[in-house]
Amino acid sequence: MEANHRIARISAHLHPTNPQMEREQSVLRREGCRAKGGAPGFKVAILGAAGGIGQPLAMLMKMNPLVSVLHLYDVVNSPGVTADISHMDTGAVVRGFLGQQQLESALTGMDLVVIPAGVPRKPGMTRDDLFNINAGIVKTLCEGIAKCCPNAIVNLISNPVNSTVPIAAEVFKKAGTYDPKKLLGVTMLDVVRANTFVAEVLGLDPREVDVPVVGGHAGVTILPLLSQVKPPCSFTPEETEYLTKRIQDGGTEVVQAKAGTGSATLSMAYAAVKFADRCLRGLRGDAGIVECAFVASQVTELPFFASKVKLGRGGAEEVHQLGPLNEYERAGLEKAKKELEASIQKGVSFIRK
Ligand SMILES: NC(=O)C1=CN([C@@H]2O[C@H](COP(=O)(O)OP(=O)(O)OC[C@H]3O[C@@H](n4cnc5c(N)ncnc54)[C@H](O)[C@@H]3O)[C@@H](O)[C@H]2O)C=CC1
Ligand SMILES: O=C([O-])CC(=O)C(=O)O
Repeated sequence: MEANHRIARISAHLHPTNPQMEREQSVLRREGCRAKGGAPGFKVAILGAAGGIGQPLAMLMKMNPLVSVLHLYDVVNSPGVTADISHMDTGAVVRGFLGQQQLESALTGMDLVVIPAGVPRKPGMTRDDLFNINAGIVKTLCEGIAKCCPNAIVNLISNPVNSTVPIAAEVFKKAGTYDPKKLLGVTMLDVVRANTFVAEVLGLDPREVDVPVVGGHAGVTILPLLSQVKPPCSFTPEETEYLTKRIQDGGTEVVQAKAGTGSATLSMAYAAVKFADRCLRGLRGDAGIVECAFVASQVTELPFFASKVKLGRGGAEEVHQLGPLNEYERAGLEKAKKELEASIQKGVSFIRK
């Protein structure tokens, strides 16, 4: 008898003749379901979730067992992405938020906010050419974070990272919520690329390779430390030149291959989830979590710099020194610092002006 009722209900749900009838006939609706979420885990928001990076990033975050709640925010298309991702049978509860008026709801209570919102490059552009549009987007989103989840860890992906991280810091300072340990510019894709390209040259599995990449996230500011590769190895001058250039130009390689349709999205989503997962493990209190990120730093005379950081309950709890550099890397560091200084200043001035 009960089974007949259930079939009648399902049939009404599958073959509604009109929405009114559907409402009357389908006894069990989503609001009536028993699941309310609340499994142990972290609450994560993605801002720019409907974009080229945002969509695969949302999918991969939904697969992460450390995530209990996933908020997907964008100014377009987030309802569709949310409906789609929410059907995946993994633990995280997914909610969608559309447009500026829903930003605060998207952010309230979040432990980690990942930001891939903003325009990508087209061939012939530098990352700095994105500044005029993306600076304002990052400013608005960070004002929301300062108001609604000031203690959240922020993973900032939007370019130019060398300027958007200083922008975010200035917004948080203005709001009185700035915790330098909790603001991390995502440079993980540089490390992911470096591991891949170095593994190719050495004939190793990329999963066995660890290349520190320091400095920043644009052109010569991307400084792979090939003298510190693990497992220990050595390179000829030609290999060093080839690898350094390929890692620095990795983004441009993808922009050119995509021929006007955007920049790295899939490898970036992979890198962002890898990095976010490490941040969540740190938040959980796991020991020994160390990754490269662009953070407030005293490693050089610049106020921000990418290097290895120890991730813990408080975010980037320790910023590691660069370690011994060879002559090639020392020359690269000088070039990187010169460009970085200008990019950082540009970000700071955007808010202080
Ligand atoms: N840090 C890194 O290593 C990398 C950074 N990027 C950067 O990530 C950013 C996003 O790239 P894609 O996803 O390919 O671009 P996309 O254009 O495909 O997606 C961007 C998304 O941001 C959304 N958006 C725009 N304004 C917004 C706002 N005010 N609030 C919320 N969302 C907003 C758009 O609606 C769109 O869905 C670009 O700035 C790109 O340069 C890209 C690859 C690597
Ligand atoms: O190159 C770009 O514009 C996107 C990016 O940051 C990367 O792929 O590293």
